[in-house]
Amino acid sequence: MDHMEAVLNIKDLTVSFDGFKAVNNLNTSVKNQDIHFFIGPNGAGKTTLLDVICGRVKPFVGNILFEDQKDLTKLSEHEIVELGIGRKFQAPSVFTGITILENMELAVVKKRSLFASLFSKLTKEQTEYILHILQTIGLYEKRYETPISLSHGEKQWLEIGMLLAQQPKLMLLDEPVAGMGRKETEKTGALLKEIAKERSVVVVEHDMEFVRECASTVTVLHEGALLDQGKMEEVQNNPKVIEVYLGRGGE
Ligand SMILES: Nc1ncnc2c1ncn2[C@@H]1O[C@H](COP(=O)(O)OP(=O)(O)OP(=O)(O)O)[C@@H](O)[C@H]1O
Repeated sequence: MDHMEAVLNIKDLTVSFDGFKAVNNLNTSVKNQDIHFFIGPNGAGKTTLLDVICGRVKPFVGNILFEDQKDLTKLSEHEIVELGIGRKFQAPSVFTGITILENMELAVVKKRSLFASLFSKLTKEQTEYILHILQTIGLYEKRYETPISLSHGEKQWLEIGMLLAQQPKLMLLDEPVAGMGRKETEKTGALLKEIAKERSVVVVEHDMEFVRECASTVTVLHEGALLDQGKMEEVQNNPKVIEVYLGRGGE
């Protein structure tokens, strides 16, 4: 797939909760291998948009085309995962009673049942891929420890690693650096850049320094609608964006 091609095409999307439009006639697209951020004030509809992409919420109007063919709004959450769209939720999904390496092993075979995966042997490629991911997320040296010993940031990277284990084409992240210090945030930015070499990443985020560090494209949402879109350097100088978000302590 070409770098400039759209992995997601969002068309006339409206999400209504009892008549309240959480997403209001949104049209945008996410390019292949982009790190595409959605920002905006509280209640702008960012999380709702992720919910629609991953099939949790169905829109009132509109559709979302994945790789120009599959309409995600017509598919179940499970079918969307099968297509290669992975979402990291804020609730932790790591098992604390087993090692980091074992968590990764489970993640790689997640498509089968937990029971089956405990007794299955990984292929050489799977094992190599896991070790490669562990190096990418900086947890290779700690792979025989349990996740309990990890810092907050390291736990988040393990979660991202477990998502990577399923080789998604599109990764959705909701506030991945929440609760992290500056150093961990910077490392997360570098990690996302590494990840985006082979897939697209969509991020919902309030940490503007982080957005500046690693966004390729930024979409600003306000009251469910698109307020502006472009590079962060452009978007952050838009008076409307400053008025509704950045100037109001959005950072
Ligand atoms: N299931 C729901 N039922 C009713 N209203 C909802 C539901 N989910 C979200 N909303 C409303 O839709 C609006 C958009 O919410 P959403 O969580 O998408 O915003 P957000 O941009 O992610 O905000 P934040 O930055 O605070 O996470 C809010 O007003 C919210 O209260």
